[in-house]
Amino acid sequence: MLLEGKTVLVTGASAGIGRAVAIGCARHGADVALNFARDVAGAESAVAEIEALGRKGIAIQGDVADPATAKDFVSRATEALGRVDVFVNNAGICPFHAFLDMPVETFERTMQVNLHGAYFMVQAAANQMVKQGDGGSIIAMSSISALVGGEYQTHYTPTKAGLHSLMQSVAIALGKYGIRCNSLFPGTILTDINKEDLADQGKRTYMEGRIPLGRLGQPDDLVGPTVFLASDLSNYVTGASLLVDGGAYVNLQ
Ligand SMILES: NC(=O)C1=CN([C@@H]2O[C@H](COP(=O)(O)OP(=O)(O)OC[C@H]3O[C@@H](n4cnc5c(N)ncnc54)[C@H](O)[C@@H]3O)[C@@H](O)[C@H]2O)C=CC1
Ligand SMILES: C[C@H](O)[C@@H]1OC(=O)[C@H](O)[C@@H]1O
Repeated sequence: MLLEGKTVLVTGASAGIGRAVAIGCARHGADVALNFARDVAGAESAVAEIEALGRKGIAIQGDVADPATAKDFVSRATEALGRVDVFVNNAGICPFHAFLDMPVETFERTMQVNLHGAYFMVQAAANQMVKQGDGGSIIAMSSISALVGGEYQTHYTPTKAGLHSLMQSVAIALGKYGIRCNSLFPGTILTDINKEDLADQGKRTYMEGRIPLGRLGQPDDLVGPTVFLASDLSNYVTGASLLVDGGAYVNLQ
């Protein structure tokens, strides 16, 4: 069990990648605290799955865009589970929209959820790890979009590049405490975030055609890479990023 004895916190964990990662970490031996925004039923059923695996689970509601949520999540998770070994910053939104008429509120909300929220969450988790005194692992669910653009993602891709940049800087700031900070770069993973976008069969077929491994991703595809970065197997890995995209990024022609 790679995560035996570890406590993992995951934001945005009632659905999609966050949920798969939360349950996947429990499958590898961790106790898990989930942050969720609104989906009480999704969060409760994830906790039930974690408990069915014989691990402790707790769901804590909060909007990550509110800086106060960060301290609340970390302190309540620590109270319930005893400590924080791993923090996975996963919560995110991508409301597809054209650039020239991007509504100010869509731009600002995307920044606040994806980047500002991440900043304060990572800070709160890091402070708890520093207090514990024996290191930790922080993982950001960045994106292939940290490296490439998207016509309808002009508000979103800068948040993913920013998240990766944040991991690089905090890897330096927190290295002296033994806290490792890394980014995962998922490609296109089938979740609610892109359900509408990929309902366009032409776009879906085009996206599938770009992927050397021949399929779009599933949330469970992120479990192994997350467990690796969370576990002691990656003890000397910090400030790094890992594409989890079926090879899409390298496929120019
Ligand atoms: N699905 C994909 O193709 C890719 C997703 N990602 C990233 O992975 C992360 C997870 O996304 P998915 O699972 O795909 O989408 P999703 O829509 O299924 O999950 C996003 C989760 O974040 C939560 N969330 C949204 N706003 C929140 C807020 N203000 N406070 C707390 N929680 C909030 C949602 O409730 C949901 O549980 C996001 O950061 C996304 O940018 C990165 C690359 C590709
Ligand atoms: C929401 C998109 O489908 C998804 O999110 C990302 O970060 C990548 O751009 C994916 O295509």
